[in-house]
Order: sequence, then structure tokens, then C-alpha cells
Amino acid sequence: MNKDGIKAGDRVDLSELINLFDVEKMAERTMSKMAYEYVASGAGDEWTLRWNREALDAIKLNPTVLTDVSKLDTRVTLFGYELPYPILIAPTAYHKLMHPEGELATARGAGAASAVYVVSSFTTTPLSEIAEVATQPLWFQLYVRDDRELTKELVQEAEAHGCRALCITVDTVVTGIRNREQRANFTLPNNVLTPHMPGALREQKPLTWKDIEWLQSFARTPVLLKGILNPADAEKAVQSGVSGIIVSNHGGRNLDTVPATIEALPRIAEAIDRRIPVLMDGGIRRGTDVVKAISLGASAVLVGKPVCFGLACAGAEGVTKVLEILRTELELAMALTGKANLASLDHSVIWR
Ligand SMILES: Cc1cc2nc3c(=O)[nH]c(=O)nc-3n(C[C@H](O)[C@H](O)[C@H](O)COP(=O)(O)O)c2cc1C
Ligand SMILES: CC(C)CC(=O)C(=O)O
Repeated sequence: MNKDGIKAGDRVDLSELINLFDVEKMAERTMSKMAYEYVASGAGDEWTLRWNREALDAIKLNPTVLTDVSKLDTRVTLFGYELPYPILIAPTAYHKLMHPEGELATARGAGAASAVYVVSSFTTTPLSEIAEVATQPLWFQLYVRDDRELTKELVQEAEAHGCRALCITVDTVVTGIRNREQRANFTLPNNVLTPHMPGALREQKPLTWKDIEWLQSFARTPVLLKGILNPADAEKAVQSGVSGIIVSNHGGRNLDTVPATIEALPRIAEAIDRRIPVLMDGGIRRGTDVVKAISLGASAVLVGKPVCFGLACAGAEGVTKVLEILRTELELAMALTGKANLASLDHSVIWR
């Protein structure tokens, strides 16, 4: 129970949650200090964490009027599968820290909102159980373990449970310096286990392009690299044969002072030149943010912290609410921008 007398898992009045910032405020009241700090904080002095938002806010939109937007189409096809709208749940660890139902609630919430849920390697619920309740596609986020045989088994397990894509996180050879997390004495409670990653994340310093080759030699699902910021790495990713990349700075949680993802995105999109899909995450909180990301070259975006906060506020319903708010805002932003489908969102939508 926290200072407001609300405890994690208590239901909150969903009608109070008008936008994603409300969700965070409400979550702060329901979560333990330690859990909130774990989710909300960034690395170092949190420059990148702030820049993710500030850079999105600083971009102005250039609307077109008198176009027919009576039939909005937000569908996008990724790796042969059609999504009704281009917003996915980013992989985040430890959902039982946020809500007693943990990843099961996330999967149910994603299902109700027709969204893809990218399950973290650090799930606190076994994949088998998540797969049982999921009604929408799951993807799997992979942290490559020291033991490559166990890594291979984990990939195969994820595929056996129906995960349709594999996102290999490449920006976390070590985790960032997270001072707020340290100050809040972040430790995982004894009853919160990570069945697919026993023990903490060990350093992944030997992870190289050779491992990406190796992973692709047996992966049966599309492989994406999550955590690309450098256009030269984007080119190497294409050369390595992966199916997609996620432009990400890990939500500002790893290397502080790297640029906002929305700033890196256009350069990476230019380097990739539509050869493979480019996804993006980091600071997406408004429908207009999604419009900006798609206009600057993303095929779809992922949201991390807002989903954790929605989960903390109201379990599955909170997760659904976050996605529905963002989806509705995206539709309104497209209508007001004068663009009826995602294909028509391009650089002309950005005010120069
Ligand atoms: C609480 C939390 C846990 C995370 N855990 C993981 C993880 O296990 N694996 C991973 O690749 N990224 C992880 N991330 C990063 C997210 O996948 C994503 O890149 C980031 O949160 C996007 O930015 P946003 O939170 O501003 O939407 C985590 C982020 C948060 C906030
Ligand atoms: C267990 C952590 C390494 C999960 C993570 O990626 C994060 O907290 O950002």
C-alpha cells in the first residue's frame, strides 16, 4: 500500500485517464516507489529520456486541407501479417512488479486492443502461460545469454509458443547507470521470478554481428535488431540479412546523451531506403507522435512506459486503455493532417 492508500492491483476509475500523461500520474499513485522509479527513470542525467519527448514536441506538422479523410485506414502489414494500426507493445521486463497478474494481464489487454505484444526475455510469467491467453500475435524480445545453447533453446521455445518475430536487443551489452533506480534500492522481490532468464542480466559484451548470423541460421521467424541509432549500423543490419530494425535508445535507459530516436529516425530511414521495415520507439505518447514517426520513415512504433503504467493502474483494462487512447489520437491526427492512410504520411507532413 502506498501513501495514497491505493495498492498495486486495485482498480482505478478508468474514466479519469484521458491521455497517457494521466495514466503515468495515476500509476505513480498506485505503484511502490521502487517500481515507479524502475519504470520511469532514465540513465545518467536523463538527457536522452527528456530529449525523446522534447524532440517529438519540437516537430511541427504541416496539414493539408480539403482531402477526403472520411475513410481512415491505419492498417500496416509487417512480415506478412496485417496490423489494424501501427502501434505495438514494446518489450518491458518484470510485469508482476507492476501488477499481480503481470504479463497475463498485458497479453489480455493487448488482445482486447488488437495489438502485437513483444514479450521481454525478462517476463515474470512463462511464455507457455502468456501464449494461452493471447488472442493477438506475440513477438519475443531476446537478450542473448552467455550460454549460447540456452539462448538457442529460448528462441526455439518462443517459436514453439507461436511468437511470430524475434527482436534481438543489441543496445544493452551492459545496462545503463540508473541513479534513481539505485536510490530507490531497486531489487526484484523474492516472489517475482524470471523463468526464462534465471539470474540477473549478465554482461553481453561478447555480442557481435557473428551472433546475429548465428541466430539467423536457426531462427524460423523474422529477426529484428532492437536498439539501432547509427545509420552505419543500419546498413550493416541490412547486409546481415535481418528482416527489420527498431530504432531505439532503450527509452533513454542505457547510454545517456545519445539523440532522441525521432532525431535518429530520418537518417536511418534514408540509409535503409525501404529495403526492410524500420520501427521506432522512445517517447511516443500522443497520436501526433505516431504521425511524426511514420512521416519520418517508421512503419510502426512501439510504446514501453505507458503500457507499464496502464498495467499498474488497472491491469489488462489499463493496457487496453493506453492503446485505445493512442489509436484514437492517431486517427484524429491523421484526419486533421488530411491524410487518410499511412502510405500518405511522408516528409511533406512535417513543417520545414
Ligand atoms: C520498465 C522497462 C523495462 C524494459 N525492459 C526491456 C527489456 O526487457 N528488453 C528490451 O529490449 N527493452 C526493454 N525496455 C525498453 C523498451 O523496450 C523500449 O525500448 C522503451 O521503453 C521505449 O521508450 P518509451 O518507454 O518512452 O515508450 C524496457 C523499458 C522499460 C521502461
Ligand atoms: C532486466 C533489464 C535488463 C530489462 C531492461 O531492459 C530495462 O530495464 O531497461
